[in-house]
Amino acid sequence: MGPAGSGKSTFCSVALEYYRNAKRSVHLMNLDPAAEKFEYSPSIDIRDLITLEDVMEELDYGPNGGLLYCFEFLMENIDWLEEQIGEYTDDYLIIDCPGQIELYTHIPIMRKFCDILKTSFNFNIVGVYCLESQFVEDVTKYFSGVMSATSSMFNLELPQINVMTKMDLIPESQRADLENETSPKYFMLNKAISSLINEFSMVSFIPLDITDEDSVAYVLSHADNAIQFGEDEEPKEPIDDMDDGQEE
Ligand SMILES: Nc1nc2c(ncn2[C@@H]2O[C@H](COP(=O)(O)OP(=O)(O)OP(=O)(O)O)[C@@H](O)[C@H]2O)c(=O)[nH]1
Repeated sequence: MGPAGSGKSTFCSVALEYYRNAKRSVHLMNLDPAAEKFEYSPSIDIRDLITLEDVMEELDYGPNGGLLYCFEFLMENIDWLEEQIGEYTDDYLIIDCPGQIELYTHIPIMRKFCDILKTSFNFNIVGVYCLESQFVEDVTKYFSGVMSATSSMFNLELPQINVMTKMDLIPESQRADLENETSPKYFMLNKAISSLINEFSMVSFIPLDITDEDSVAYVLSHADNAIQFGEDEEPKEPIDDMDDGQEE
């Protein structure tokens, strides 16, 4: 789940490839009646039952009303769903959902769909909510993204993982900001530093909120792990040939 363009389909293809490589029996299901193309063709596709384009054309609906119509149509054609899913009830299904977040946050339709998966097919479900990392840079967007993820958790009552997508773009967008602040003679250096951070994951941060005991404990548990890891290592020999006699 997640807003339009947040990286849902990309995440689904990456997850599909990962599970396939791990020799899991896994299938992709497309639940977006307006989807255009996929890196992997889905094993189950709502577009085989109904497409948004047809609904908009034949019933003269707009995109949001049309999408709701498609989902109501799906609910009225549960036998189609049963037939499609029937083959895969012992497998993993990755379900790529539409980008209209009201389906998860306001309208009970996705909840109904999940209930059917649970009760009729005995699936265990986990929700993955994708939020673009660019949202972090704009506090109003960040708040609205977090509120949507939260209301989807409340509404669907599923175990939910919230994923911040497109993290690789953060250094690039920061570089663009940096270039507004620095003279052009530093542009090459900015680029080199941002690709160093990006490509080698040189540095990562653990979030700390000192007003939250759990957060403090979490940071300290990382510190403990690091100490223990250090203790397990053999003591390092001093590297003599690095010593060229100069004072550091
Ligand atoms: N750089 C980068 N681009 C990404 C990443 N994930 C997705 N994208 C790009 O972001 C765009 C949107 O990604 P999609 O996976 O189609 O997003 P979506 O949420 O499925 O979009 P809708 O189906 O329109 O709701 C595409 O151009 C992707 O290539 C990522 O981790 N890094």
